[in-house]
Amino acid sequence: MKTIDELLSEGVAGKRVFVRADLNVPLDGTAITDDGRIRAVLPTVRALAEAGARVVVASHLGRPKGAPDPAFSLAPAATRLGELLGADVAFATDTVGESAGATVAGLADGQVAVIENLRFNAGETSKDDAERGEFADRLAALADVYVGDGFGAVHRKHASVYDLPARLPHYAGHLIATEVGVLKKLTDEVQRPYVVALGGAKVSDKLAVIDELLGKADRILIGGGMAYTFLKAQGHEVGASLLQEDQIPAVREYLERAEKNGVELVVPVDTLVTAEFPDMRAKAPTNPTNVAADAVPADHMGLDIGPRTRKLYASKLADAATVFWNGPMGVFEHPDYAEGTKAVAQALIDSPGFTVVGGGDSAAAVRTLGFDEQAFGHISTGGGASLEYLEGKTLPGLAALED
Ligand SMILES: Nc1ncnc2c1ncn2[C@@H]1O[C@H](COP(=O)(O)OP(=O)(O)O)[C@@H](O)[C@H]1O
Ligand SMILES: O=C(OP(=O)(O)O)[C@H](O)COP(=O)(O)O
Repeated sequence: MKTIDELLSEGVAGKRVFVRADLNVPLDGTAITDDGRIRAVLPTVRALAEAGARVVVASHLGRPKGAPDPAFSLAPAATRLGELLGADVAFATDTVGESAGATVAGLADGQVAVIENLRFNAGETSKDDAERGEFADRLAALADVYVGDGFGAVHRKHASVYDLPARLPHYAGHLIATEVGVLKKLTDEVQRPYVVALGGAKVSDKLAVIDELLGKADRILIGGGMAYTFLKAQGHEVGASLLQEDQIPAVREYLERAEKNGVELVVPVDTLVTAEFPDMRAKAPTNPTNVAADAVPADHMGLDIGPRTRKLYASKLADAATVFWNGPMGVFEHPDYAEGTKAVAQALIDSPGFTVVGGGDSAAAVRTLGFDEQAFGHISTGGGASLEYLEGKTLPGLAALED
């Protein structure tokens, strides 16, 4: 894999460099609640701009449905990138249309532009190779060189991640190089006990990785939205909680295999429940109830692990030599459901081992809940991406950067 250092030594002055970043930041309306992913790509963008490149930064944000949707505009991220760079950043209001063409054509050497959310075009995420290829062709027309630095999206076989680098000279940016360097340690020389904590809301993505992790980790702690599919698989009712019905048989098989292979697959013993999903803007108190994991009322939903589970998980992390954690334990954005995530973050800090936190929201949780980033071994910008890397899978966005 060629890195950006090689590109810089070859010289980039005057060249249009397409930087595929992951600027998928959490938003409250148009306000960015955590800019970690924007900061993470600064070394690459800065180095290119200082070397005189015309830098075209592109990313997805959220999961719009293949058409423009103002709620998912990258405009706030472009503004923040400009503030962090201390320079004007141009913004194109489309991806491969007139605005993008004119914006890129108007760049002077050393200037930076951001184009609108790549997922506003259906070609970005299409499963059809030809449709993706067509979009990649149009993106390729915007640049002379490709730099892959959106680590959080390298597990996606998407046009800008997988098809575009095949069409341009391609290099890995600083962030991808750093992320891969750290995660490689967890695959090559993992110290045991190796504990993986999983939570979050992308339930189907993350249930799928447990299959492989059962052969690698010594303990897997389950929280967040996926916990309820486990509880249901054990025969408990989960009310209105998140549930991935079609994966119940797979989860039953995971539980059996874990038992047979001596892997501890630990599920919550209690959970905080409420009748209605809270208003995330007002954040008014909701008075959640703590119930045993087998006693979720039919009209309630579980939004965090309970206090007994917090203690249990802290004890399971206390002697870990290696920890990988992806996915908040609860709806941490609301103070009533943040304690589970706080307890796991604190347990990582207290653990003597090497600790990695991965995922856009998990990293944001650690920072917005007031923890010191330096207290963790590594905070990765990718959740699904790092999990799939740890599974040993070939990631499309990394494979595409190979020579
Ligand atoms: N029990 C739950 N029910 C619904 N959503 C949850 C639950 N627990 C956590 N979440 C949500 O999961 C989201 C983060 O999930 P995800 O995107 O999978 O994590 P990451 O970005 O770290 O990979 C957060 O916004 C949080 O509110
Ligand atoms: O937020 C992301 O992944 P993560 O939640 O696994 O960290 C990435 O930006 C990828 O987004 P996607 O899961 O919508 O493809």
